[in-house]
Amino acid sequence: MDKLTPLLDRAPTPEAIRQLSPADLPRLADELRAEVIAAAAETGGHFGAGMGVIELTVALHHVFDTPRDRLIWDVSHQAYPHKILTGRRDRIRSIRQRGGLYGFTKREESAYDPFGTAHSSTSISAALGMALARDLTGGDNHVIAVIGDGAITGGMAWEAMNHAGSLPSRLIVILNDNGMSIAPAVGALNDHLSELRKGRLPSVFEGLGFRHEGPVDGHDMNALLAALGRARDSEESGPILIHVVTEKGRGHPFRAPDKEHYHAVPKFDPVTFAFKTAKPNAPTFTQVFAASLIAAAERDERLVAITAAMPSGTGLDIFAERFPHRTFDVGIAEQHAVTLAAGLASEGMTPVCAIYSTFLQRGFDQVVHDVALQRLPVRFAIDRAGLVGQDGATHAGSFDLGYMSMLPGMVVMAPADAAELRRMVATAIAYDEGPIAFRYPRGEASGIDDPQERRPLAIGRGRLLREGGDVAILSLGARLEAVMAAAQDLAAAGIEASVADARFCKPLDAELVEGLARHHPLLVTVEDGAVGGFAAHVLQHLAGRDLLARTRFRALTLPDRFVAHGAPAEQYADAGLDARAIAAAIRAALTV
Ligand SMILES: Cc1ncc(C[n+]2csc(CCOP(=O)(O)OP(=O)(O)O)c2C)c(N)n1
Ligand SMILES: CC(=O)[C@@H](O)[C@H](O)COP(=O)(O)O
Ligand SMILES: [Mg+2]
Repeated sequence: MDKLTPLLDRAPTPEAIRQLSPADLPRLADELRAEVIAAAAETGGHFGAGMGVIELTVALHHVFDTPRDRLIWDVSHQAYPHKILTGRRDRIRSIRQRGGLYGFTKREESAYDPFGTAHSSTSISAALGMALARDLTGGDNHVIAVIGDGAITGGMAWEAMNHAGSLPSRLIVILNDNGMSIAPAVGALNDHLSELRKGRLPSVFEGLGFRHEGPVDGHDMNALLAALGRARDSEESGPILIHVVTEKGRGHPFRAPDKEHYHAVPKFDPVTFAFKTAKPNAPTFTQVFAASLIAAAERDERLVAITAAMPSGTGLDIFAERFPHRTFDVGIAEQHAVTLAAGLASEGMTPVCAIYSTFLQRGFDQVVHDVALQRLPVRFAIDRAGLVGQDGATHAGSFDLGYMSMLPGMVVMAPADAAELRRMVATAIAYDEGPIAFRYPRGEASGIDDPQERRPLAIGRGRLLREGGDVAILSLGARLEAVMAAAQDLAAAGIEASVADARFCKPLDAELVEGLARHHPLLVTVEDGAVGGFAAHVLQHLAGRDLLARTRFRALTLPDRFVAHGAPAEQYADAGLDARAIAAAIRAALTV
């Protein structure tokens, strides 16, 4: 490997890169691109975005005095080349694995990561905060935010530009325009950027008080060095935006074209470049959701589906193939997605807002103020609930049970398997008395499935799956499989467990919960959500009926800390929520 990357070996840090002559930098970029490909073959992960900013990454570290000059990558899924150039090359093959480098920038990981990002559109706000701190403390360093054309569709970016454009603070924003979000970029801003790429000015950024440079060819090293150098050396106050045009996935080694420009890739063979994908055992929860939604939309012509820039991740790309005019991709705009759904519901439509749990956090006030307060029947399909694996803590869907179930009038369901998800989709579509949510995890949906079974569930009714007198386990959501395995394990040790699937976090099945409490010496709740979710509701319900004197209680939730990245099985073991840990916790409780 070393012989193939002589410059990269000589210049493993930004300090050394700055010693290289500009004439050497295109070669360094080529070596860096080869290194990103070689590492990705071993690890998989976010790929296309980094491949598109290879030259930009080299140029930034050459021109600016990082880490003294602050460099913030928006989302930072494109930061693998940055990690390689900032002293983490020796660990790049550990990325996204347990104990390895994080898949996004992280303050604890490196001084070259001055701000952690992963949820999009935060970079300009954070950079402006750093620029103001610099000005207030008499500093003279540069602050640079690199934001993609997808990320800049997020409302926060505009709030930050609105603020920055009115200030004299020096701030450099680099708009990395590759015409792509995860899917092709959407919206009027994308149309405007197309015009700017053709050199048709004035730009909306100038109207907001930014100096504007570009478009600059983001793969032309000399052009990049010149533009960045001018921004660095300029004496002018206020913010500047440099519009850099790049190609997502530039230089990828794969044969077939990919509609998402290899946004994320599995591991692949470094010689043939064939992907190493495991054969699926079952459809994913996302696929089950999409198929169920299509079936529902065939019957309800008012059903419309909304995604905030995640059509493939939420399965709405499949829905859009069947119902293109009833699918809305609003860009990275979760807040707008929620209130848009509220507006649609207020006119009698049947809106389904499909958003990852972690990203719906962005739209929380909209869920409260625009949906719940008005009791509007918006259906929330909350994907990626629970631990998500390699994307780690920034992407974990830990909090939705808490933040949705605390809202008056909100119905919250969690399916244990594919069959349950089908019925919950049907339940949500049939329910029009107010808002309703169902939350389901990343990955394959286990369980015996009957694709024709689409009967809606009775609201607030769970199910008893197994009876035993020593302990009752009340499970919510997809940990049920681990719970059943734990119950079997306990049975082998002579401990008989009742197991129930609550199905609803809200409203609770009072009869079921109370019955379990009355008839078992120990009641254990299990959920793949944070403290303050399902268990809190069960506990409050039992306390209110003085039933805690009838049973002892244990809550198995995610721990009160952020769970590190790794394979989902490793994460659930770490969180104490795999079958072994559940059985162990019950045994321990019974021996107290
Ligand atoms: C708030 C939020 N919503 C959704 C996402 C998921 N997401 C990650 S990258 C991405 C696309 C970003 O596009 P762009 O900024 O243009 O970067 P590119 O991948 O094109 O380099 C999306 C939608 C996210 N990270 N944060
Ligand atoms: C960078 C980002 O936020 C997305 O690409 C995210 O990693 C997608 O996650 P899934 O792989 O679960 O769709
Ligand atoms: Mg883009």
